[in-house]
Amino acid sequence: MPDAEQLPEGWEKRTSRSTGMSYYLNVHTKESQWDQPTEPAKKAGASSGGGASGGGSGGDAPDEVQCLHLLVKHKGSRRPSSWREENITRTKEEAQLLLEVYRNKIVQGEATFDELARSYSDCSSAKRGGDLGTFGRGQMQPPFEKAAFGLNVGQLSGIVDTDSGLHIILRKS
Ligand SMILES: O=C(CCc1ccccc1)N[C@H](Cc1nc2ccccc2[nH]1)C(=O)O
Repeated sequence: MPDAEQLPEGWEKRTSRSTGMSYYLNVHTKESQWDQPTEPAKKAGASSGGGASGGGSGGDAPDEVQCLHLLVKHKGSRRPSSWREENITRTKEEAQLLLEVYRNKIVQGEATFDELARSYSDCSSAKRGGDLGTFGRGQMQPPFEKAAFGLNVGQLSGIVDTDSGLHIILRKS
């Protein structure tokens, strides 16, 4: 039985300061995720075909992806306003806590991504369950692109920080 703390190469276990929850940090890309990793951490810029891949088709490196996202803006967001709230005043830390609650509900099967995005996402895509459609490289803000293209189909990201706010991303294809 492998040591419960033994993680695949490139991962470190951390504890969230705001919630005390454990999460996992990819030491190469500095991206984080709540789910315990079972595969070696992707290296920055490496195509996902380099190592064995979990749910993907043997390590896809797609030209385009289709994703849903749930955005929680904060007072430091590029445009601290949305269809939900004309003037968004929550702090970034409050946004992080909210998004952790939403993500846990999805992971626990207590709510669907679609339901929570429609109710709580601060992006206009909320009306479509957070569906951004299909996009290629160079179309989204770099942290969002890196996270989206680093996901396997069906995988849910950790919390992604862009100038727009904090996001979780679900890759659909
Ligand atoms: O830029 C948009 C529209 C995005 C969109 C793309 C495709 C279909 C539907 C919406 N909305 C921004 C918030 C926002 N910032 C983002 C950054 C990356 C991805 C999605 C994002 N959404 C805002 O409302 O401030």
